[in-house]
Amino acid sequence: MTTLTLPSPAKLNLFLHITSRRNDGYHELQTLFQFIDLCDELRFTLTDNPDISLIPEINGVDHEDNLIVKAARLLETHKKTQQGIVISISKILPMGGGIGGGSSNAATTLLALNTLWKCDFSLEALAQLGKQLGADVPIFVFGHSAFAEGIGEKLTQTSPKTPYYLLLKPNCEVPTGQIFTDKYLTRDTPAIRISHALKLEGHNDCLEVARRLYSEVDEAFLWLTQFGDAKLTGTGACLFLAFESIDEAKRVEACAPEKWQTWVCRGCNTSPAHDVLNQWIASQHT
Ligand SMILES: C[C@@](CO)(OP(=O)(O)O)[C@H](O)COP(=O)(O)OP(=O)(O)OC[C@H]1O[C@@H](n2ccc(N)nc2=O)[C@H](O)[C@@H]1O
Ligand SMILES: Nc1ncnc2c1ncn2[C@@H]1O[C@H](COP(=O)(O)OP(=O)(O)O)[C@@H](O)[C@H]1O
Repeated sequence: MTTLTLPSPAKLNLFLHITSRRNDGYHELQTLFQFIDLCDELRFTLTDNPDISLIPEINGVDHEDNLIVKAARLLETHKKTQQGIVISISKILPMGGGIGGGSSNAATTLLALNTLWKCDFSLEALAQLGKQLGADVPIFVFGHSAFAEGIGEKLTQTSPKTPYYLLLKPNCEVPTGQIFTDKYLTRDTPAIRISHALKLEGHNDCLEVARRLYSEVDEAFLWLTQFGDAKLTGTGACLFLAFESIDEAKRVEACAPEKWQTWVCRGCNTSPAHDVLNQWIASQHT
């Protein structure tokens, strides 16, 4: 029985500038993506029947709407084996948090099944395929921190600092579409050159809209701001603050009101999913 277990990491948007709105309603962005070592875990087991099963299903997400199942369906027609798959998930990442859990699960599934079903797509082709599942899927397939442009799919590899982060989840979920359709969203941040991406502090254009629509985000932002330059990731709801040491991050975490979920994690410039997959592939050849 062949089994492959992979982490499915979260990401942060270290900044997120909205530079314009396209005619199709999508927004042109400039954002700096970095992974963190906070991960779901997905276990893939090849089976002798052709079914795609998921254990357990995620509460509130129908089987065929689950991005894991959608990713598997995308690859199913390209598989070079008769085998099906049982996917077990251990879900840690909060949904609607702006840390990309659903997109990450989709990308981890694409990476795993591309190998197990011997589809042999290049990472570029896999990212192109994954784009139809969501604007954030390509960065997780790409697997390296990147400056992103377009709607988030034009990626240029980069290596920002890898501090510790205190990540905080206010008690609300923020739907991405709601932020992007808000009339108060500013969409005119001047475009920066890629050579400036690591030099500038940057901001998140979604922050003020998320704070105005969700009092929980506002309250959590004001709390975290006491300790430094708190930022929103994606369209929210999660906020984060960078620290040089894990002890400092844990000291602030210990002061956080109990009503909010918190994690201390580390920035990583290569995706933990790629790290583990590459080790697994190497072990198959020895
Ligand atoms: C903006 C980001 C930054 O990381 O926000 P988060 O979702 O992570 O918070 C992502 O790119 C989001 O990616 P994802 O969540 O996959 O978005 P999608 O499903 O493709 O789009 C959800 C909705 O957001 C809007 N949307 C999304 C991306 C974009 N560049 N412009 C948009 O206007 C569209 O209205 C779309 O219908
Ligand atoms: N495997 C999955 N994990 C999380 N969310 C999923 C998954 N499949 C589908 N979804 C849907 O995608 C939505 C966005 O989830 P997620 O990517 O975690 O949030 P965000 O884009 O804010 O980081 C969820 O509210 C859920 O309805």
